[in-house]
Amino acid sequence: MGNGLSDQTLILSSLPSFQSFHIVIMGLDSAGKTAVLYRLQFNEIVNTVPTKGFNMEKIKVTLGNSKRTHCLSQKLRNC
Ligand SMILES: Nc1nc2c(ncn2[C@@H]2O[C@H](COP(=O)(O)OP(=O)(O)OP(=O)(O)O)[C@@H](O)[C@H]2O)c(=O)[nH]1
Ligand SMILES: [Mg+2]
Repeated sequence: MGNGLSDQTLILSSLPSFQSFHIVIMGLDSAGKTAVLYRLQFNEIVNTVPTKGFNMEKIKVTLGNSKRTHCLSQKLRNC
């Protein structure tokens, strides 16, 4: 899951920019939730361990038809 999010880029692109959202990622154990979170934050594939409790991060991205959106798309696509 962590490396296969390219289809979700369209959903992200349709959100209004300059707004704050709380997004909850839910899934089965070892589904890749933490991998997704840190890929979006650091644009890197990180080694993860099973999460006890939950992870919470503040991630700033610019959405819409901008250059940065293209960068976000690339983050999600280049796996
Ligand atoms: N091949 C592959 N492995 C992935 C992908 N996403 C995550 N993984 C691996 O799957 C394992 C579990 O990923 P996590 O991100 O820790 O999963 P999680 O959903 O946070 O798991 P819990 O915290 O236990 O609920 C790790 O070894 C990741 O490296 C993916 O897209 N492809
Ligand atoms: Mg986790």
